[in-house]
Amino acid sequence: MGKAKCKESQNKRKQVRKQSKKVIPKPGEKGFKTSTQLRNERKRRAKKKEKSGYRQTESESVEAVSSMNIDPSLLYVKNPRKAPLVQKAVHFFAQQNVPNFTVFCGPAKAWRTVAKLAVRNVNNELTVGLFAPGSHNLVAVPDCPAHHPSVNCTVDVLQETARRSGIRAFDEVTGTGNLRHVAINVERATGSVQLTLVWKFTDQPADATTNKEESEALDRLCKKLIQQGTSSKGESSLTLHSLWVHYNAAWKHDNAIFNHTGRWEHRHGPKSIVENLAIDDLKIPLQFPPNVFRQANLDAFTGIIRKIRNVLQERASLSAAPPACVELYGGVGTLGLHVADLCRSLVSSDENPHNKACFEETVRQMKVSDGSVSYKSLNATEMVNSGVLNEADWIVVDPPRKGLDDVVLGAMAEVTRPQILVYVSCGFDAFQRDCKYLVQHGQWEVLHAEGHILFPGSDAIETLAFFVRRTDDDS
Ligand SMILES: C[S@@+](CC[C@H](N)C(=O)[O-])C[C@H]1O[C@@H](n2cnc3c(N)ncnc32)[C@H](O)[C@@H]1O
Repeated sequence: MGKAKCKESQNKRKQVRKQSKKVIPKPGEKGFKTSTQLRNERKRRAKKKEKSGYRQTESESVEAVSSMNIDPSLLYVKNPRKAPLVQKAVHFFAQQNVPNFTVFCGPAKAWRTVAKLAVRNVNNELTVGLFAPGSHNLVAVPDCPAHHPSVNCTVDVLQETARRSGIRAFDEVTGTGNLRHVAINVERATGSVQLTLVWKFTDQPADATTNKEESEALDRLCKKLIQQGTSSKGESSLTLHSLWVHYNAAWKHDNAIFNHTGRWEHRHGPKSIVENLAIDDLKIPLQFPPNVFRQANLDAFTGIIRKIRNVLQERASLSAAPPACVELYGGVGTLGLHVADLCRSLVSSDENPHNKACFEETVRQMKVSDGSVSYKSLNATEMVNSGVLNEADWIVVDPPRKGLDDVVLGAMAEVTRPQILVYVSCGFDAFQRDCKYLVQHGQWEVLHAEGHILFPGSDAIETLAFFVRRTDDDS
């Protein structure tokens, strides 16, 4: 981002801070308002905005670009802070009187180290690309500037090799063809790639001959990719960390790239990419096989983890006893493990059964063997129903875009023991809903919030919010 534009958004942030400072005089000062008065004012302002048609939902903004065949990850790349959801977040926190809402943005190029791309026929040629938002129009993305260079090289090599090997791209109208998606994850330290071919496969006995031909084609493709990806002669631009196949038998109208009933086959190389985030002097080797969630911009996400650690470190230093922490929607423990040393206990959890082994391997390598750190393969509702929130001093949540599950949100509002709730959100509309609910129905207030643009150029914002127990008694 140019200096002038950076200055412009700094000024805007200053203005927002100034405005929010203006409307919250201290008790006893002229114009002081109680929480209830402020809340009612917020409601009135929100209603007015709604009437004036300001609100743009995520789906509306998606619809607006679906008809254009442009790379959706580059829509706002000239000024990522201009993305509608970023603007909406700034506006929301100003309305909520949350001061100092800052939006952080890292480099706009080469940040994507996790890419899931579709494979379809375009002009009768197998093509690897992205669907334009809200559609199944494939947009080829050669040399995408958002992609880590290793992703672009892999797309080139794979596309060429698959074409030459006579691999058929999946056709969602007829349900024919095999290669439907590819997942490319980059090991940041070496630039080598963990490549997963998502292969349509039917195991109907009637298809036995077809199956044999198709699996031979797959074997040929894998063999060629391994040859190219491990060649020491520098002939290929592909450096392979590992190769996996995910068999997805789902029929035409299924948008999920990985199918939870689909089979995973490990063909080559180490099973997991190991990522160490440079946070303090912690040594936390996170394990990422392709069947677990991994942040697409781990460099920028590290800034979020660092902030969580700083705030919780300060809280821990103020509390009489080390706290007990519960993590929901925890993935492989990406957030929780980075605060485990500040706690008496950490119970992390996630619904994806593949995470548990990753979490436990990291803990084994961290040499934590006293049982204070544990993992439950349960969804967030099951965790809440097990009563675990009543034993927690800190709660850390990082739900998918749809936000907190209803039962979880209801329980969060009612539970009385936890003193801090750390909420990381990748879906701003859902966060807005959850935040309003927690503030209105629970005893929570927002201590601090900040935005992180993890996908510069896309219409997205990652929100980090710290909720603490309300201390005023006038609500
Ligand atoms: C945005 S990811 C965050 C994971 C982790 N914090 C990280 O940064 O790697 C959301 C996680 O929620 C999990 N998830 C989705 N729905 C869930 C549910 N209802 N209950 C528990 N986990 C869920 C997914 O498997 C995924 O690992």
